[in-house]
Amino acid sequence: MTARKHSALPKAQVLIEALPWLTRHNGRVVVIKFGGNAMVDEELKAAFAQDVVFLRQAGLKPVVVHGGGPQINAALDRHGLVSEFKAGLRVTTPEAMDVVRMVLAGQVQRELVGLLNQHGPLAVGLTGEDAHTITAVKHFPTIDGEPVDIGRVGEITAIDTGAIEALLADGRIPVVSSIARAADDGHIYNVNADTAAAALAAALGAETLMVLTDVEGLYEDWPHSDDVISRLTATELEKLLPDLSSGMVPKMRGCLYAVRNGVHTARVIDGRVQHSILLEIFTDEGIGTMVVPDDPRPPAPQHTTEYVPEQAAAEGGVR
Ligand SMILES: Nc1ncnc2c1ncn2[C@@H]1O[C@H](COP(=O)(O)OP(=O)(O)O)[C@@H](O)[C@H]1O
Ligand SMILES: CC(=O)N[C@@H](CCC(=O)OP(=O)(O)O)C(=O)O
Repeated sequence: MTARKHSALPKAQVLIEALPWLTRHNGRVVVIKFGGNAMVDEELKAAFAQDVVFLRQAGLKPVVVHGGGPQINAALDRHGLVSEFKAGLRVTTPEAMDVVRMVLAGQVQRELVGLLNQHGPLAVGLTGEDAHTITAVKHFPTIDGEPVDIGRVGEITAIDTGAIEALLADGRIPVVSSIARAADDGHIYNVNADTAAAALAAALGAETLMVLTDVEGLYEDWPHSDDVISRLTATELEKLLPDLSSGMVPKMRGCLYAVRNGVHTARVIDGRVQHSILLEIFTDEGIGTMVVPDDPRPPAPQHTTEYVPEQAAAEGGVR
């Protein structure tokens, strides 16, 4: 008797193809930064939530760090406050900080938690203020050689992964808003979400930092061509950093910081492509830009990471 041909066989083939990736990533932390510009489409947001839940059910430990630049711009506008950026960072007055916190923690984070929890009691939202997850001091970016006051913008000085690790151990998906508590002055600080994601990925000893954005990856000669750099080492990226502009600067600095501090790969991928996370993790055809360390296997990080801004800056790291 000949074996019956089952029409669903190709599905089994797809699942089996994912087996080496599932094995490689099993139990590993993956930090996923969901950018404000990739977050404006309802279908994409739902697909994002499915991907993250898929990773969790497949045995990985996803941690979501979210942005919300466009949503903050809209809210500031409604409050009659202007949006101004210096050195790629939002000039954040105390009034603007109230709006930033309200939008990130009260709107964007809640929405992502809601989408993820449509699949079960999985996601728990927190901000960097909670359990000292992110600590910062006031940041003075250097513009034309001078330190400039841009208000309540923080430079990360320490990460405490305790709360996130407890949530991961409990099978939850932490969803983190990029707001920091102050090390010294009792304020709260606005932190760029790419920077926060990179710092968390390093402190958690993540396998991968995945930054979703609204372009295909790092373009070689932006804005003149759309050739994407598919893979580069930390040293190659470091050489490119001075030539980068606008939103790519914190992303690529974050990727460099991550791979120089124990993360095995850092990727910038197109959040406009449905299921881009699954394509990137479970297939050979990576779809964006992947940054790898010069030395492929750096040491694992500590539970609480002292964040050294001078060192990070010297490495072209997180501001
Ligand atoms: N070399 C480059 N490759 C790709 N995008 C670049 C490059 N340099 C600057 N950009 C700009 O960076 C933007 C992504 O950053 P940003 O707008 O901050 O995204 P997000 O909201 O996802 O954090 C792109 O839309 C593009 O305009
Ligand atoms: C200091 C600073 O600039 N903070 C950012 C935080 C949100 C963010 O980074 O959102 P995206 O990832 O969508 O850009 C801001 O206020 O816009």
